[in-house]
Amino acid sequence: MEPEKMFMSFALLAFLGLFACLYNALVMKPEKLRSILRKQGIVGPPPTFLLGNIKEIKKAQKSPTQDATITQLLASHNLAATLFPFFEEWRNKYGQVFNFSLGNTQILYVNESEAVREITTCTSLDLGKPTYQFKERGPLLGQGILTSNGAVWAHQRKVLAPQLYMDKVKGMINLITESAITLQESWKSRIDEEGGVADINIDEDMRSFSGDVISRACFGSNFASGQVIFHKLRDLQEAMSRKCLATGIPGMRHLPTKNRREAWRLEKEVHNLILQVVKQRAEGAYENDLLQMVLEGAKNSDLSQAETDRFIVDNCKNIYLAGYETTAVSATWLLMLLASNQEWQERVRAEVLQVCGGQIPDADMLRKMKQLTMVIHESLRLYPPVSVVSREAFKDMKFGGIFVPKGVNLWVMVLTLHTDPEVWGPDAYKFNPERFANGITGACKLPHLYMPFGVGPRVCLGQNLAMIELKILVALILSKFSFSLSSKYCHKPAIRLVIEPEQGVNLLVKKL
Ligand code: HEM
Repeated sequence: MEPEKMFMSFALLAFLGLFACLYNALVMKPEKLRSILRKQGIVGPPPTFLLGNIKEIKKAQKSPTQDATITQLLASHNLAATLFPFFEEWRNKYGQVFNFSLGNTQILYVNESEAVREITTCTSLDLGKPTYQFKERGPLLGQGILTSNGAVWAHQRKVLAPQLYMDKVKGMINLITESAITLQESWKSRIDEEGGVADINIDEDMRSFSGDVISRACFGSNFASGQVIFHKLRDLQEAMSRKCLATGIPGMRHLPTKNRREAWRLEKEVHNLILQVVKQRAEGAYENDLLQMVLEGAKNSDLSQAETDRFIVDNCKNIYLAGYETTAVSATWLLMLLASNQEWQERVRAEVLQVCGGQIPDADMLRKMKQLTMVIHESLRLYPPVSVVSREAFKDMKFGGIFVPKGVNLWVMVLTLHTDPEVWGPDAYKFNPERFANGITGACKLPHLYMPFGVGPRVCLGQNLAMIELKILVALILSKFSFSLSSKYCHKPAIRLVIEPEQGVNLLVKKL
């Protein structure tokens, strides 16, 4: 055969092969999964070609203009209806378990109690890859992020998890207190400068606090370098999600070239900075921080040098990504709720003053502050930063009588479960910390449905750290200041990487 003809035949074959692969991935496979679900009576909104149900989701997420007053808006915290109206509609139409599509990915939305219990507590390693909420958030900060790298995940659970328990890391309370005192001092000077009452946008302050704690916990005495690294990670996260158009179709995620270049530059900088700290560390003394645990983990493995570097960098990035924004936004919502519920603000302040008696809280005092714990639980119930717990079935499995074929993603909507009147009673949308007076089991009929930190084998590694951070921060703020909502505050929860106030939270703060 002539070379040109041969080339043409190869090209044609390659094209047909590619077409067949794409057709299978985009059309055949999703349809097969849908049909298996359909046979069990599980249906859902009809998907459009290639996009699935992305268009409906995007349309519904354009935040509505609000005419109601803040008082009216805060009388009922039905976030699920505001942020995910399409889920409410689909649930009413198709039931507690339904199927929808994000591009070619098949999602099984599960709201049925027994199936939720089985999914979240499943210990099978085949079921464990978190899938990202809505793909437009963009590819996160490189590989290995959010535990998609098996080695990083296993290491985090085995080695880092015990370190994140407070009794193991005694110094943790001190470092959190130092960060909270820095914030206290800056508010004091702002109040003096503004003549007794300061109108403070607290979002950045909460981020600084959370970033400060995580930099100290992770990088110990290399705290200053840690802060630079985490600032760059934040820029990287922003560069990655900014104007990132994703259709859900494989290969069709588009990040503008300028952003991509910026992301690459930042990624490289972060990588080098972390390894620079590691190098300094190798020459210096042993430290009791998370980086040290990561380094020990790397030393005890048989990874190559390049893999070791990747392992260290990914672990540090993971800690930042999982622990920074979540804690910051939880603190922001918590203060917003206390500002709009003066009675609870006073109740918790009275408890703080009585238990701590003007001292910096220690572990024992933190345990004793029951009202404070109740308020935090209630705030995380109504405003859970992570709204979906998701998993991917890596093999055919069965949950609560539902056969789930390999490749299907399971979504448990934390937000909906947290405010279901059937579970929490008729005041489910109201801020009422009293419901937690007898703990989580006393607060609702099915306690396994309360999951701000997830549940089961993939439960949040930093939940103890986060709870202590929130307790110390709020205790220190309440012991020095009183605050109410500023007229600048506009109640518009929005879904980004976490659920956050779209226009921030402004508080009027004065000294006690
Ligand atoms: C209020 C603050 C926080 C909230 C609401 C939160 C929530 C969550 C949730 C819902 C998950 C997923 C659980 C699942 O899929 O079942 C998670 C995972 C995780 N969190 Fe947190 N988190 C917080 C703070 C932190 C902090 C401070 C750290 C670390 C310093 C941290 C580290 C992690 C890690 C490493 C994972 C992945 C665990 C795994 O996949 O095995 N989190 N978190």
